[in-house]
Amino acid sequence: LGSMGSISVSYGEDGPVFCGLSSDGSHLVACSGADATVVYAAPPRIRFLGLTAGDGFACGLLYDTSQPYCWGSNAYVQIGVPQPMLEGARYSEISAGDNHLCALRVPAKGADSSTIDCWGYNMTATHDVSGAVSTISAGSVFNCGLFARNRTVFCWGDETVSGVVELAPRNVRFQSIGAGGYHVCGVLENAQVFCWGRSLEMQQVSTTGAIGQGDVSIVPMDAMVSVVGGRFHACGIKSLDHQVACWGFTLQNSTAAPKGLRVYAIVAGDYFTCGVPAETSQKPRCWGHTGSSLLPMAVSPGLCVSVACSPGYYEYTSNGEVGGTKACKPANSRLCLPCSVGCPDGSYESSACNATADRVCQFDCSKCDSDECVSFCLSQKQTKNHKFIAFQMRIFVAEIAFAIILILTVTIIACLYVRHKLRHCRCSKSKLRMVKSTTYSFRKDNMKIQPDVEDLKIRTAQEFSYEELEQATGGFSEDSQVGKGSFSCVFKGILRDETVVAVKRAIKVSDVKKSSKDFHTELDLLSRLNHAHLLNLLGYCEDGSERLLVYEFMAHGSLYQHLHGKDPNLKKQLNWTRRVTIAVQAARGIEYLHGYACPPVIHRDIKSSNILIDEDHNARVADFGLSIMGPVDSGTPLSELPAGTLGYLDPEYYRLHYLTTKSDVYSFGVVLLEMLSGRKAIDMQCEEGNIVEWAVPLIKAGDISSILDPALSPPSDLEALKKIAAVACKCVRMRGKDRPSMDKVTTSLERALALLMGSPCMEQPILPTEVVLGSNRMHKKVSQRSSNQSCSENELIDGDDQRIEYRAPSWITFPSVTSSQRRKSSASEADLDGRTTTDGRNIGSSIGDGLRSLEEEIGPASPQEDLYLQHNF
Ligand SMILES: Nc1ncnc2c1ncn2[C@@H]1O[C@H](COP(=O)(O)OP(=O)(O)OP(=O)(O)O)[C@@H](O)[C@H]1O
Repeated sequence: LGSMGSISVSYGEDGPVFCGLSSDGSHLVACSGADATVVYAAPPRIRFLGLTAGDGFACGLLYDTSQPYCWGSNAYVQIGVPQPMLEGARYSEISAGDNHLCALRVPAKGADSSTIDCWGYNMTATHDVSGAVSTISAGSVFNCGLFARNRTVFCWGDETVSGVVELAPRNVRFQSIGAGGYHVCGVLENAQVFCWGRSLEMQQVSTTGAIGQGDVSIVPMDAMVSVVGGRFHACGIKSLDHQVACWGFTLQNSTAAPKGLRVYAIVAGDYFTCGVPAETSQKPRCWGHTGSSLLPMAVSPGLCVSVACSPGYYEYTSNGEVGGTKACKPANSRLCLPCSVGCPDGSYESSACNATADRVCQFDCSKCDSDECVSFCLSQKQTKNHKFIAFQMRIFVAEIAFAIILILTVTIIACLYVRHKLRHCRCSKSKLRMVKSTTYSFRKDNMKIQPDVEDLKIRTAQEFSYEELEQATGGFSEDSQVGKGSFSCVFKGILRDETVVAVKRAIKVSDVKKSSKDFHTELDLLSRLNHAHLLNLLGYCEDGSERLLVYEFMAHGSLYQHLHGKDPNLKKQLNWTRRVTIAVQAARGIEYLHGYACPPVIHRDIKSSNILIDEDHNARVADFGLSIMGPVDSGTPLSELPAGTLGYLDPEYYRLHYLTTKSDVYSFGVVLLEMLSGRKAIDMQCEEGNIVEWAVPLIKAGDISSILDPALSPPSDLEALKKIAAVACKCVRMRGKDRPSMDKVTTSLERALALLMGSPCMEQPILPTEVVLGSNRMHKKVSQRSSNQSCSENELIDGDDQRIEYRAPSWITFPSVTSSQRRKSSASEADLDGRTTTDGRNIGSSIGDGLRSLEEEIGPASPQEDLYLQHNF
């Protein structure tokens, strides 16, 4: 019923169906409602310019051909384009009654007449009307038109029930009209509504139980922007507030229009009305005898036209804002809605209706005296609050996002930094310094002895000129020579700043390249190490074929010189306490190399001639020419010949080429036996030349007295020395994994020293030069000490000796045969008093028998070993 619009309602026995054009401007139709034949027959992909509907059917004006197209189950209106259809006929508007459809042809240019074609029950005909018709509107069985020029109305059709044809007002001008079942309503030029015809026959009233005034001609006095006719009622949109007003008949239990609902467009059916709310959702609300419902589809609130909006209309945009999204496609079409007229009582017009927006009314919220004002002010407040909350939310979200980004960035940077640090784990100078200061305070706390600042200095190797060292050593004179090694001579020197130093000068060899490499190995290694019981490197000189290393001068020479030198007084000076103290200090130095140096170091040449004694009788481990840097974790034997000094050489390493920290432990065990017995590691003057072979059986037999150095009178209580002997026995076990690790050796020796010093239950002695530098296990060491104060548990614990097992990785260059060859036996070390010491080769030739027995004992390691042994003796 009524005129063509963007929405329509069909009615009938099967119930109402709402159809609407999509809100996105696509001109596609969707339907929703009770009559399935209408809902499902709606063509989903056909575009329409406008819609209308009747009893059980709906029609649309095709976008492409401008001809009507219908769908539904009415017996008089068929699905498809109504027939007969004049080929090429184009229509500007369509309008459906109960069982018929009429369409207004697009007028020929300049024509002052119009043609209207109708199809359906008793209506199929073509009507020529003199004068241009702007719009048509169909009732149940009649039609009306509005002349474009004088805005007067004319009607035609079945007169018997309605009488609208005869009652149609002459000379009354209408802005728009809307026909219903048996009535027509029109909006006059003054926006008042005028209706004529009947609502329904009185007979129908009694049978349907309808209520109401029964006369649609009794209309509200409100100004309206548009009006539609239902089958038995009419509704209009009020100019003032766009709310809906309905009149005529309604059924009992019908739902009224939602209170306060503002709409852009309405459409009416059989006791049933729907409106497109003036909201951005644009989902239609329906009410009437089927109840109130919200349809799940967004529809367009009006028809799109390709001409400019006429005065009294404004262009609608889909989000309702000026410059908002256009509601029509193509872009040159637009949706025009009628302007509201006037403002509610108590409000004023803050802006007038213009081409792009309806007029805006506002209330003075400071003096509200109507419900409308209160609701307006409340909504204004809510809008403001919403805007404020939305603004706050945006700031909050931005802050959260910023915080997350910041946290992520910091975390990533921290992770990268930690990763970088872990990857580049090096013993940096700063780290050493840090440990140094920690150590310093540790010593201070104990207050046993004030820290020796010189010991704590981190020395970096300084480069000396050859001339300077030559001058310091009196031109490397014989008088200044204090020792001789297998490939170097050691001279005492005094630098320009009065510092007393030891200058180690490499004996010139033909293979300069090789000797230079060894020189750099030692130089590099010594620069990295720093411990109170390691000999400090002060500097170096590399000049042509000359290779010189400058060390701190050790006033009391080597342990070897004390134990095995020709001066018996020197041997006696080294009483038991001093010997054990030196053992503990040397053990600490080696322990540092194994467990605290970074990377760890295996010395490979621990022997009494490499344990030097400073003027305070503190021990320093020296000579790192053979040392290698770890971590050494390979389980495979080294491919090259082992290096070291016979008598001290770990048999497992020698025979199987397995190098671990336990090789140093073995050598140190030999040194312990040397200190206890005063015998050389290999002494061919004796029946049993090898100290291990001689001493271990006696110690195991409990005959400790028979191995003690006869130069010293035995202590009153042998317990401490017994313990040291037991440690020595464990150190020289054949299998490396059966030997204790150096930290366990150190702990056992410390306990033995405490015992020797006559106070078995006292705190373990803190030795004068106890400084551990570059240690990352410093705290462990400290806590060990404090937790191990019980003197009852003074046995060496074997349990987990395998904690640190380093094996030489393939990338470490192991000393070659040549460098092994240059090692000599400990016998060649008797060089203390005599710079006139025995020459290694001479000794080697005189002790061939003893060597053979030793050779048998440890077994051959490789084809080159003969050469190796021969050379070293
Ligand atoms: N810094 C020093 N202060 C005092 N004397 C030293 C110093 N360094 C070495 N000596 C003396 O010089 C001797 C020779 O030392 P060097 O390190 O050259 O050879 P080695 O270790 O005895 O033998 P090899 O090189 O065959 O292992 C030492 O035994 C020691 O008596």
